[in-house]
Amino acid sequence: MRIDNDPKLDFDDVLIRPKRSEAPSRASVELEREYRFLNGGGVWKGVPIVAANMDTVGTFAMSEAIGPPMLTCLHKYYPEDALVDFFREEAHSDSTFFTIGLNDAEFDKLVAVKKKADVRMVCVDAANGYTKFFVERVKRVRDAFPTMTILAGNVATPDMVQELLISGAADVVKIGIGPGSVCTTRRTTGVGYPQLSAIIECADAAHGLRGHVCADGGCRFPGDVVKAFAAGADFVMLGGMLAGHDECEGEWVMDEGRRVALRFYGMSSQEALDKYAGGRRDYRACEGRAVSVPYKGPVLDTMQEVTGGIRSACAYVGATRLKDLSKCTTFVICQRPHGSMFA
Ligand SMILES: NC(=O)C1=CN([C@@H]2O[C@H](COP(=O)(O)OP(=O)(O)OC[C@H]3O[C@@H](n4cnc5c(N)ncnc54)[C@H](OP(=O)(O)O)[C@@H]3O)[C@@H](O)[C@H]2O)C=CC1
Ligand SMILES: Nc1nc2c(ncn2[C@@H]2O[C@H](COP(=O)(O)O)[C@@H](O)[C@H]2O)c(=O)[nH]1
Ligand SMILES: [K+]
Repeated sequence: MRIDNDPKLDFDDVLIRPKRSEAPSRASVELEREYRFLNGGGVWKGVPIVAANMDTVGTFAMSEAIGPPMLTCLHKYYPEDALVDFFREEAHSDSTFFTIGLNDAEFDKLVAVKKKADVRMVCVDAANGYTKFFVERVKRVRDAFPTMTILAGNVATPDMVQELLISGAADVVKIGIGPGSVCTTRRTTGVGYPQLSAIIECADAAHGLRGHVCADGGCRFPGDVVKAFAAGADFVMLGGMLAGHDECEGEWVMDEGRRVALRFYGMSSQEALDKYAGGRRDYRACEGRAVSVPYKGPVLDTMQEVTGGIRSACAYVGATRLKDLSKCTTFVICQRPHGSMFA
């Protein structure tokens, strides 16, 4: 056993220090970024916010609403026919990840859909991205599809970011062990890594190889999305912040014919395991919980809060483009990140 004594940070441990700025208006801040991917070689341009592949959030309707310019990782439970129809539209192929887990049936479904439609981006998602098996599964997708853009995770440390970029031949590594809004991994297993430090350390490792990272989990407010980008994230993935909108699928709580709340649960919760895995197997625990999220209306209203927050942050620190936010950022360590009397 050993102890790492360096302080590690979460979103609530920091604020971004304002600086003299020449920004004339928040409207002129450029939010689009362009990336060329390390192993697939593809080029993507857009606003690098990604809807998470949770079954309530990673929906066809979410992708339609936010992308392009934003991205959606579809949940992995759509049937093959529906996926073929969906990926036949160019705008969808440009802005949507096909998601698979680790089992063969999911890989086979990808191969089948890819034969009939233009899938360009794949998310290989597992709770634990540290296993050799996971790296091999990512590499199998690369071997089958040399020019595919591959997003793979989750991990939270630079060693495994490098491993996934080099041995797995992924393009973008998804960062986050345990920060999610409906995640209980840290309580159940004691394992995790403070998310802001994970992003800073993993982005540094990825960028050194010309790879990219996607911060996944723990963003509760637009300011957290800003902090994730400021820490060096190339993409930021959102689950809970996008739950409860018109574009979500799932079980709604209704009142006099109107939606009042959405049942939202972790993909490793009892609910999800009952729904998709025939219950919880006898050797494992759940690592997710279920909550009710109030109905929030159209997702684009929330997205405007997010993009507005990023624009304003850029203007506060003198970044004319989202691309420059990280280099314009000085984080200050703080004890009270938000005023709390009425908020
Ligand atoms: N970012 C995060 O912190 C987390 C995210 N999630 C999300 O929930 C989804 C479902 O999660 P879940 O059902 O737990 O797992 P996964 O769907 O990710 O499981 C994939 C495979 O990995 C194997 N595995 C080995 N070690 C682990 C481990 N420590 N944790 C989980 N799987 C392991 C499992 O085998 P076996 O069952 O035989 O061990 C299983 O076959 C994930 O795909 C992810 O989207 C879940 C937990 C954490
Ligand atoms: N440990 C768990 N993590 C989960 C589970 N379901 C999803 N997730 C992860 O959370 C993010 C979204 O985070 P949010 O804070 O934006 O809501 C998602 O992309 C997964 O990585 C789970 O059951 N357990
Ligand atoms: K659209």
